[in-house]
Amino acid sequence: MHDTEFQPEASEGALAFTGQDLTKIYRTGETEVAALRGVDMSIVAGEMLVLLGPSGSGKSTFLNITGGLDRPTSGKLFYRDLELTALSERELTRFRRRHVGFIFQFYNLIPSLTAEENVRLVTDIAEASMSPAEALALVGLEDRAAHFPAQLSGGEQQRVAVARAIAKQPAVLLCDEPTGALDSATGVRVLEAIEQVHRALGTTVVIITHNAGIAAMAHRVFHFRDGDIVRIEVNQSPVEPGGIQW
Ligand SMILES: Nc1ncnc2c1ncn2[C@@H]1O[C@H](COP(=O)(O)OP(=O)(O)OP(=O)(O)O)[C@@H](O)[C@H]1O
Repeated sequence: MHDTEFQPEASEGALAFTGQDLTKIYRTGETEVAALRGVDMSIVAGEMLVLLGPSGSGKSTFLNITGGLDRPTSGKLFYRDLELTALSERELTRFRRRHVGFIFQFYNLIPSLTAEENVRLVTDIAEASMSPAEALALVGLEDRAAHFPAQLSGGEQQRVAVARAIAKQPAVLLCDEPTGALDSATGVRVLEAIEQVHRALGTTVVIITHNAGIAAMAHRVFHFRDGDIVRIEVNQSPVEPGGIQW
């Protein structure tokens, strides 16, 4: 890996996100926590980006702000040429619904709905969505559509969550510890599903992980420490999820 800028050939370095001097201060009573301390960054459209760093270094805060779930305390954030930090709540919600899919450590599926129905919750309200069957096929679960979450393994449930996140064909997929609750073999299947979506749809993917091995599948790695990106690694030859040293 080298510390140079990643330039994917297809997009000629078109930027999905640009952030300038982003700060986030959480205030709880008298206490202030500076979760982000002046982050400058850009995320290239179509790249696979991994965020590494110690607990509390600001990764989730960064991801949530990037996806419009939260706002920085100061600084500017753009999605392409749309300034997210200038949007109203309503406009920010619209941005998020239209462009961003989220995956979290715990799958957050609705237990009383089948896999297909869980995905349909999204496809029924999204504009440019694929069918639930197509989304489940993309993550290799076409034969589990009628199963309820309790009838699926943890990895399969997470793949349903991936199908649900990508069914609306978002340009951006943000994943916070997507394999945190899974063993290595199952985690690899989930990463393969994410990689498959990345390749099939050209989705910009950002993955937070505590597993440094997962960084091998990224084009770039942002290393976080104390609320800032302290190092950017560029990986000229990302590996397939199956080749990750867990
Ligand atoms: N809602 C909140 N209110 C107050 N402080 C918060 C809140 N969310 C996060 N923090 C604090 O901000 C800092 C950064 O948290 P963040 O969750 O972004 O780190 P992280 O790198 O994702 O950590 P982890 O790897 O443990 O998930 C931490 O000190 C955390 O305690």
